[in-house]
Amino acid sequence: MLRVAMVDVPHVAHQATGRARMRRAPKAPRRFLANVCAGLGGCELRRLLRSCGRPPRSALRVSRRRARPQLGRRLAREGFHLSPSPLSADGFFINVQETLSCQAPLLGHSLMHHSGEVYGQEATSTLPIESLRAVAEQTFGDQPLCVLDLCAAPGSKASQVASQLHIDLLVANEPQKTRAALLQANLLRAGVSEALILSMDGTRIGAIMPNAFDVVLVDAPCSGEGNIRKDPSAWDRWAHNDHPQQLQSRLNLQKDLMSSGWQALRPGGLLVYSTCTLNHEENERQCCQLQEQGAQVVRLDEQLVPSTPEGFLRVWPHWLDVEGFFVACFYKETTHVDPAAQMDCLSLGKMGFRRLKTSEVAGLQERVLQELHFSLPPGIPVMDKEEDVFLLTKRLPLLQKLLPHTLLPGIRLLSKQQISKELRLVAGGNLSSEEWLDLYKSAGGGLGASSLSLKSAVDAPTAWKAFQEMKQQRLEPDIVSYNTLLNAFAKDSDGAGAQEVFNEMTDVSVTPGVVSFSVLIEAHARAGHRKAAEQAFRIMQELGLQPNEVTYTALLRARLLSGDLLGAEDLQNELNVVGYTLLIDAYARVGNVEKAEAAVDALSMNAAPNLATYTALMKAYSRAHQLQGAEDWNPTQLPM
Ligand SMILES: C[S@@+](CC[C@H](N)C(=O)[O-])C[C@H]1O[C@@H](n2cnc3c(N)ncnc32)[C@H](O)[C@@H]1O
Repeated sequence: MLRVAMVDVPHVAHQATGRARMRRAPKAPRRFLANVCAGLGGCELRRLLRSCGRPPRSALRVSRRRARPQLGRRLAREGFHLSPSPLSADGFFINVQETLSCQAPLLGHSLMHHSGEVYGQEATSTLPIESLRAVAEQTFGDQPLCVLDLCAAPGSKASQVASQLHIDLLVANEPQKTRAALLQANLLRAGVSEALILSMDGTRIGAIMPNAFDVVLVDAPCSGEGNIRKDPSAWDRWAHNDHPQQLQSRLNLQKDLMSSGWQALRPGGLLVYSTCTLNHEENERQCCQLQEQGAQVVRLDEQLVPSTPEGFLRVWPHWLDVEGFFVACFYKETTHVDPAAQMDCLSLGKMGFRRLKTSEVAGLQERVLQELHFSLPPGIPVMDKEEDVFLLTKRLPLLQKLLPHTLLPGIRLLSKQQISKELRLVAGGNLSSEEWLDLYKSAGGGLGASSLSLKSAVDAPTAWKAFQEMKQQRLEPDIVSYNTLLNAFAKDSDGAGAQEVFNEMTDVSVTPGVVSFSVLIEAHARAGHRKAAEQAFRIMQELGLQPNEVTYTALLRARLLSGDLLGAEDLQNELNVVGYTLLIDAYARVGNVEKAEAAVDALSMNAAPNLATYTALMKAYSRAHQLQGAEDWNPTQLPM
């Protein structure tokens, strides 16, 4: 097995790293136990639950494209000690040495991360590509592959494909624009010049590009309960009443993504389906449906983990002290032809692209070599459009069909005659951590990544910490970052904290918008600061910003919580369902059935009351001892 540049990696025993510490085993909801763990015996179930209480194990993967000598030693110097992962030749667990005096270092802040030598990737997440590697070798031999990663952001598996497989085109798709920008930056950082980033609904790609790719990856959005160690709330959704509906819509999306991927796969190609969830519906059952479309299961290599009777890989967290994961691989018979729609071939010329002359390309190659010590891959079309010059890909016919959905038509080489930041990032070189970070940020990585960690922060202190880290990395927070942070303070009912964030926002000349004001008012309302909420509302109007339903609902909360029902009633015509429900609840508290009923009627004229609205109304009847009124409501009218 190849271990790139890692011969000097010191192995550190687990116990030395504080892993023995264990959280209490999480309490699994009954429905989860019955559905997911039905096949596990009592002893195994206990081991699973105990293992799910352990802290997650950080891991990284070494990039074969980027790794330079002495990587293990350099990582160790920064406090990252590695031990090999049993699941990937290039994977390692990170054992951070904790000291009393300093904070644990973060891999994301290290030069090795910025320069793409390593990618922070969980051990089990390397499994799909690791298992694909062996099958691809048998199926395609040395042939360079054309790979589609249908759900690619943030890019751990896409960059692993580029590191471990022989490719000449990697089409990586992510519908959310911020995540797509992050995906692009991560692939550039990993030195991948053969990638094309798409940003569209993956369920549509099969119809646009039928029978086109040698390999398709469907790393589907899923319930994520295999990640319980990272996200202790991952099982909670099984206890919620709306879980069946949520699960169903997830299943529909997964099924559509799989079908689209199957359609995009060429006969003789391989499709890999993976999730980080443990339930059968999202795993085995989805695979069954693909088999019904003619997919043949390829039994996955038993060397990494034992396969299921069907030939899939299912990793339980307690087996290897890792996160849970599922992987399946399918082969498309060479005789299988999808009723593929014939595609119109767009003409690059018509889209304003011009192919550079051989002499122009030679001049450009010379310049890139001199300035960046980087050789542009040979035989790849170089085209310009307006003031930009792009390196496209070898598979130009494929590219043409996808162009309308791409972030960029390829790697931008020049922008207004200057070497582009994207090319600098992909070319690598001897840069300082700051220089790397600047390039990464300008390619869409920095801010996108930080916004994501801000968004996923569970409370205000965590969001504040992520925000400060963002600034330490010299990323300038934008209005979205500030609004996300304000939101975290509002959720924590911390009006003073939200006001501080708001003040800083204006100090650094980020102009607050309607959302910022609405969230600030909400934070003051929840904190019981009526005066401050009213003042923010006034300032917003003075600035000419038009309050919306969310603003009025926040103000209503402030008035209600200060006991001003009359003031709250003034806002009645401006409210959304949440606002009306708050008002009805306030009427219920004082037993005013008449007004509560009138408010439900008024709401029904514009929007559908929800369960909370009716619950508030029932409360009004109950307070007023009008049981007949409650019985008159037909429960079948309630929204489900
Ligand atoms: C499990 S994550 C993918 C992780 C990624 N493969 C990696 O290894 O870094 C699933 C991704 O699917 C994306 N997604 C959600 N709906 C989608 C759709 N309709 N088409 C394609 N991707 C979708 C999500 O935004 C998310 O980024």
